[in-house]
Amino acid sequence: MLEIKNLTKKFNDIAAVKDVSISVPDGAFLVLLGPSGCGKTTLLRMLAGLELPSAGQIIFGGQTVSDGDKNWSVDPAKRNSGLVFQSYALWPHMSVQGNVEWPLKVANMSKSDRLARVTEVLQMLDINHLADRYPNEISGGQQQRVAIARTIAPKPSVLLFDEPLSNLDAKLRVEMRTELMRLHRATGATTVYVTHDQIEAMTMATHVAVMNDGRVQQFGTPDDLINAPETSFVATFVGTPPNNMIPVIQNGIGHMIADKHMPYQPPAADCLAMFRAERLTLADGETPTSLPMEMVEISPIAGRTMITGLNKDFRLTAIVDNAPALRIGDTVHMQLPAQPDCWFDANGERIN
Ligand SMILES: Nc1ncnc2c1ncn2[C@@H]1O[C@H](COP(=O)(O)OP(=O)(O)OP(=O)(O)O)[C@@H](O)[C@H]1O
Repeated sequence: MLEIKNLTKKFNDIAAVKDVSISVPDGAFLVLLGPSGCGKTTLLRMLAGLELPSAGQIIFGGQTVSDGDKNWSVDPAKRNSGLVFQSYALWPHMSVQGNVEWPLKVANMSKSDRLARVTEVLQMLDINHLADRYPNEISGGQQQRVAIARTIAPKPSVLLFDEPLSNLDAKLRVEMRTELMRLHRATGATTVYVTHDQIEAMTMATHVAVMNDGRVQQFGTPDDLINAPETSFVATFVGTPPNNMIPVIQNGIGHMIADKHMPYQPPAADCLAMFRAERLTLADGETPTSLPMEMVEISPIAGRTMITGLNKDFRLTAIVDNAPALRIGDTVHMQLPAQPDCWFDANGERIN
């Protein structure tokens, strides 16, 4: 079990991580997902032992490895975890073989055991043919594989990844995603993976912590986040395309969306209504629940068409069958369904 209890990290008076509590079982693949600056790297660095928490505890397999309340932390090298960075940070003067062997040497493993383990790990990552090359003689994708091989060689029980795929091109990213999942199954190591890419999170994770402004907004499985978002932030950060979120304002006896009275009955005076893109359609003309929008994007998606419209207040995205011929700048009437998928209060908390 990996437990994070009431973890806080302050840099002077800036709180980068605020009272985070998460637990995952051994062998989980936990993704820390959130926009730039939300505190995910700081949280990962605390797990690696590179930052001391200001408060709270980190517990690996029942053993406390960091205690911010007691100002105490186990050395990074002694906490049985391995960290893979965005930049590969390989030793340029060592061959691939030498780079992967190096942490085993540091751990005083015998020469024959080292060679056996290096061969095993290079095979696992399908880079055994590169063993004698130097880092400047291999591609970026291959360097990332070597960096991963070097990290898993000592068999850490916790593997930590900080945006490891962000320097790779789109095709390689997708390939490496599959590779990392295979590796996760093969090693069984509890994995914590930082990314701002929600597709990566949704495909790889067993558990996801969505972070914003230092706090965990929601912790759950990818299905939980898609099917039952607890905040408007999660609802608009996760999913492809993200959900539509529209302010519904009380006005006299009725409710208005973008200056138009609509027959919705929100559970509170001013709310946010969430509509999934696949529930929006295009109307031929104005209806009681349609909104005129300027069409700003249109693209094919898995045999259907994704259309994004803009008005002065917000964007709406619809995924429709049989889209009419449209040009950028055309006015489209986006038809909202009779009921939203769910409601959030003005602070973004889910109401029902
Ligand atoms: N050593 C530091 N000193 C002062 N402030 C810091 C330090 N490290 C991080 N911060 C601040 O803490 C906040 C969280 O940063 P962090 O790097 O953890 O975010 P992140 O979600 O990983 O962002 P990114 O995806 O851009 O790397 C930011 O406001 C950042 O400026």
